[in-house]
Amino acid sequence: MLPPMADMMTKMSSAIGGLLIAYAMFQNYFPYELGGPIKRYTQKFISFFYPYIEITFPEYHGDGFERSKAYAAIQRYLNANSTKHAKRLQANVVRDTESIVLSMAEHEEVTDEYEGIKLWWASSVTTPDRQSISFYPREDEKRYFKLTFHKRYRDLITNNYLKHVLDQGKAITVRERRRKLYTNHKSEGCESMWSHVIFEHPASFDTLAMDPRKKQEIVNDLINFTNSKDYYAKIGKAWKRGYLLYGPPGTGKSTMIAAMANLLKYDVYDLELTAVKDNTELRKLLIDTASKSIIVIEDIDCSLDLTGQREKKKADKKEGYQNGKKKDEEKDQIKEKLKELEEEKNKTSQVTLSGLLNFIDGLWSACGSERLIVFTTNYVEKLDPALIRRGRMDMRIELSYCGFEAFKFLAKNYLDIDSHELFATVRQQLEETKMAPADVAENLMPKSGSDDVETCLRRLMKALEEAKEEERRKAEEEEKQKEGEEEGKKKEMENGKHEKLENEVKENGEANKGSDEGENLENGGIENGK
Ligand SMILES: Nc1ncnc2c1ncn2[C@@H]1O[C@H](COP(=O)(O)OP(=O)(O)OP(=O)(O)O)[C@@H](O)[C@H]1O
Ligand SMILES: [Mg+2]
Repeated sequence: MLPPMADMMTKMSSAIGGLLIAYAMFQNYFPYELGGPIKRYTQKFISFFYPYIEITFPEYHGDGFERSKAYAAIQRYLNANSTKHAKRLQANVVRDTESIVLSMAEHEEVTDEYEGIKLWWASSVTTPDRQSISFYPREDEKRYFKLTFHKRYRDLITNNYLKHVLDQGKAITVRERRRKLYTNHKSEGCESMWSHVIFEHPASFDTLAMDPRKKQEIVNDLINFTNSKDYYAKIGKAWKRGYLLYGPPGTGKSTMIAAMANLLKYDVYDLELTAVKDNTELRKLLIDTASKSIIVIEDIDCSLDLTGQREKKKADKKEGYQNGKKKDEEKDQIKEKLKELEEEKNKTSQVTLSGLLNFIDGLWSACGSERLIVFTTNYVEKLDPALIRRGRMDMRIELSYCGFEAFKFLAKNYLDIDSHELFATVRQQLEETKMAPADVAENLMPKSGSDDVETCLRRLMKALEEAKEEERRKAEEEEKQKEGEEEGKKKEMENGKHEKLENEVKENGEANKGSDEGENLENGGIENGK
């Protein structure tokens, strides 16, 4: 497979060198030590006429522990590009899957072409000469790839071709890698706090029902982010981006995260804040995440009482600034504080808002790169403004109830229809009733083989009708409750007024009495003093 000339020269070189050494040693003309220099000089002599350059890429670095990234990238590149031409292949089963990947067998050679230039790749392995007994017979073997090309292309190959191979290899690795869904658990000892399963969510932006313009905007934003490594470096910002997804339950927040991960081929770290002991543990978890990943904190409003903690502190501060507090009020405050501390102690998670803010954009957040941080919530108004300010959450995306556009999208997806005579009624119903896309999708899905398009649409219409009825009933109940509350307030106010009046009368009476007594005392005092 090697160029005939190169092949011949290589063989000649080893043959001549080998012969000379063997002859010399056999004849005992030269001492054994001269074998090495002879070999070296023969190689020099041959290389003078040899027009090819060889570069080797060993599998492990010098210390033998760290696998070379270049070797791995070349392997991917060659598997994808050159194995079609190789005659001897090696089959490997990929971990976590049943799929088989073919790669070049040992001592196999393949050719590659770059800008019209022919190159030769060979996969080789050297086994040590020494006889040793090892439990792991293959551990001493050293694998490497050897690239051979004509020396006149030296610059082009070393400057451009090798970069091309490494880039392609890395891109294939990212494309083919099995992505992972991580979740954190309570730490025990020094083991990693993340455990993972293979991430196999089928969601994509193509199947996500939402306003097409808004969807395109999000997709563009994500793609722009992945291509902005240099830009982030230029402006001196860590290469990460925050998204806040908010909206009622079942509107596609979690689905959108899965679609984001599938679009960018990122891993997902689903961070369960309530399982994180404290801020230090939160930082450890952050350091333990890889690049090209999405860190997700779902239902941020429920995860921790982050908002409450801050609100309470603010209220305490405000109270603290006010002077002239009555003693028993202070006592109440102390009692409350003690209760709070007790509650805090009992709480499993001690993560604070400032800890979380540091997690998002503190100094530590810059270790690792190309990361998205996504928060989801059903109640955006409950969140502390500090948590969602621009810069922390760069993009806020509202996912809301199903509109007609989203319905049409779901109908196409679930029933494969673009229009139907019942669409007009559905449109009107959707305008009058709030229904999450999850419920619309559930109703559109055929429940049995006999369900045709009309059955599914009518089921949705019935569900919408029921939802409308439910909404009306709830509104009525709320109205009644409101009326009841207002009535109660009115009564309370009247009672309060009454009580106040009574108190005032009482206080006035006592004051009058007091002032009479005071006057008497004063008079008496003057008298005594006299
Ligand atoms: N916009 C949408 N487009 C397509 N399918 C959707 C959409 N919204 C919801 N669904 C479907 O509804 C189901 C529930 O959606 P999802 O879990 O994403 O909702 P969510 O907003 O995360 O809800 P929650 O606030 O309760 O976590 C999903 O299985 C998905 O198939
Ligand atoms: Mg969700």
